[in-house]
Amino acid sequence: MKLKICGMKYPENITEIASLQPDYLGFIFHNESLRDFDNVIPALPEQIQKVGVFVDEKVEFIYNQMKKHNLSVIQLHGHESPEDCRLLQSTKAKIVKVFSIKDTFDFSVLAPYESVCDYFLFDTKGKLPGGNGYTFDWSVLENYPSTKPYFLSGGIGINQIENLNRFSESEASKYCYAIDVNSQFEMEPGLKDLEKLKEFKNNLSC
Ligand SMILES: O=C(O)c1ccccc1NCC(=O)[C@H](O)[C@H](O)COP(=O)(O)O
Repeated sequence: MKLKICGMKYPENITEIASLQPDYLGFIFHNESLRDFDNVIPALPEQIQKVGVFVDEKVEFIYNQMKKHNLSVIQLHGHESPEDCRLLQSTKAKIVKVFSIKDTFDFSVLAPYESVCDYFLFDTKGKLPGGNGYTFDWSVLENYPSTKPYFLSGGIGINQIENLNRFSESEASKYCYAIDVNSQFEMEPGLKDLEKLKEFKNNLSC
């Protein structure tokens, strides 16, 4: 599975974490987040895709950040409509639409987004729009009705390695394309722990 490391904030730390060659690095453009990115992204190896994370922003603002930071993936973490997704998909960017799960999930809400995004991302529903730091019950995904590849997110840390390796062998993970990590690998909001991430990456069998 692919790996996305989200909530990058500090240039030196970004360069350090990029040395692990994750598939995606995520930058949060949401000024209410402690991980809000207001810096310059240092040069990265070409194979690492830059993901811009937005919460209910105007399409115009997203376009501007895409251009400024050369983002190739847009993650929509709020209540964005299928039409917003369609407009953004008409650029070259890949669109990830996020849905938050508590104990149950009504998968019918995905239907209008099927044709206007490239991936879904399933996160844990909590007080914050993202970065809540705890997992949801992944067995909910046993009822995933789609064939669209999805990112698994929400509170994933070192202590989830065994569960992840087990999950990757289950039917529920059939369309799981990537794992998204964030707060469980931080020394402070936005500052990622290289050694912890190294250990995580080396122990994932999926
Ligand atoms: O992390 C944030 O501060 C954040 C704020 C607003 C919208 C999205 C945010 N994070 C986006 C992510 O993709 C996180 O990786 C995802 O929510 C999981 O975070 P965590 O539970 O800390 O692993």
